Amino acid sequence: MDEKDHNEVVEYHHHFQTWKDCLISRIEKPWCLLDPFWKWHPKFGAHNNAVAQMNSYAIRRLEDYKLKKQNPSELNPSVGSEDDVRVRCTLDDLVDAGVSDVEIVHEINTLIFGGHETSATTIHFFFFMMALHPEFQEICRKEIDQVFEDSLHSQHEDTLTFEALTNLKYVERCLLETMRLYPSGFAFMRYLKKSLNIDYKGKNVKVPAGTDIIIIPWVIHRSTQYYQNPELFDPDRFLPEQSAKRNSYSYLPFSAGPRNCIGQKFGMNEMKTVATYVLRNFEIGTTDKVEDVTLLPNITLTPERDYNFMFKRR
Ligand code: HEM
Repeated sequence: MDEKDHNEVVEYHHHFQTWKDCLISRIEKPWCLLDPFWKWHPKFGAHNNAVAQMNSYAIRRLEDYKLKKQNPSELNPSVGSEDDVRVRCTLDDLVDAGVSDVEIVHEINTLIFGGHETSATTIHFFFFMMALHPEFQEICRKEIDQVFEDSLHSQHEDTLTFEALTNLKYVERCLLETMRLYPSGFAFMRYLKKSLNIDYKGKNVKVPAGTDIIIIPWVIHRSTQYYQNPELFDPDRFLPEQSAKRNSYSYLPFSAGPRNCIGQKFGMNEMKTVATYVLRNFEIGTTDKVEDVTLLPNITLTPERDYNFMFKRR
C-alpha cells in the first residue's frame, strides 16, 4: 500500500467513525430515526458528509476496477498480482450477477464496515487478554515459534504460510475465548417471519410473527447455563471435545444462520496473522485491569479508551 492509499484508508476510517457516532446519536433518541426529525439534528450535516465521502471512496474503487478491466497492463504494471486477482474476483462476481453500480457501492461499504472494525477491536481485546494472562501468552508464543521452525525448510524465515495458520490451534483458542468475553457484534436483530414458542422462566410463551427480536451474544456468552465461571478467561473451553458438549447456539461471535458473517474465516486468519507477528517479536504487558476501561455498546463493542500496553522486544 503506498502513501496515497494509506491516507485514503485513514480518511475512510475517520468518516466511518463520524457516521457511527451520528448513528449512535440517532439510536439514543429513536425519534431521530425518522427523517423529518433527524434533519433538524446538529449532526445531520456531518452524517451526510461522512456518507458522501465513504460512498465516493467506494465509487473510486469501482471505477479503478472498471479501468483495470479495460486495460489491465497500462493502468497498473503489477496487475495480475495476488491482490489484484482477489479484488477483481469479488467485483467480477457482483458484475456477472447483474448487480447495479449503486448496489455494488453498498456492497463495498458493507464489506469495509463489516470487515475492519470488528477484527481490529477483537485483536485489541486479544492483546489485552494476553497481557493479563502471561501464562497463556507464553503458550501462544511457543506455538508460534514452533510453527516458524517447522516451515523453515520450505519458506523464508519470516513468512507465515497459510498452512502454518491452520496449525496455530492454541492461538485460535485464545482468539475464540476473547470473542466469547468480548464479542464485537455484541447484539444483532432478526425479524420473525414465523411465530416462535419459547420457554421463558418455565412458561411457554408465543412470540408472534412480525416481531423484531434482539439476540445478545454478550449475555449468552456469559451465561452460567453454558459456561462454568463465565467471567474467567479459559482458552481450553474451545478444545474440540469441550465445544462439542455445548449447544451450538451458545457461541455466536459471528452470528448464525444464513445471514451470519461471510468474513469469519478471513477475519480469523487476519487476526491470527497479526497475533503471530506481534507475539513472535514482543512480550505484552499492561497497567490496566478489566474494570479500568468501560465498554460501550457503540454498534460494535468498543472500549471507552485504548488499553495501555507495554511492549518488550524479545
Ligand atoms: C472478528 C472479526 C469479525 C466479527 C466478530 C464479525 C461479526 C459479524 C456478525 C456478528 C455478523 C452478523 C450480524 C447480524 O447477524 O446482523 C457479521 C456479518 C457480516 N460480516 Fe462479519 N465479522 C468479522 C469479520 C468480518 C470480515 C473480515 C468481513 C469481510 C471481509 C466481514 C463481513 C461481514 C458481512 C458482509 C456481513 C453481513 C452478512 C449478511 O448480512 O449476509 N466480517 N459479522
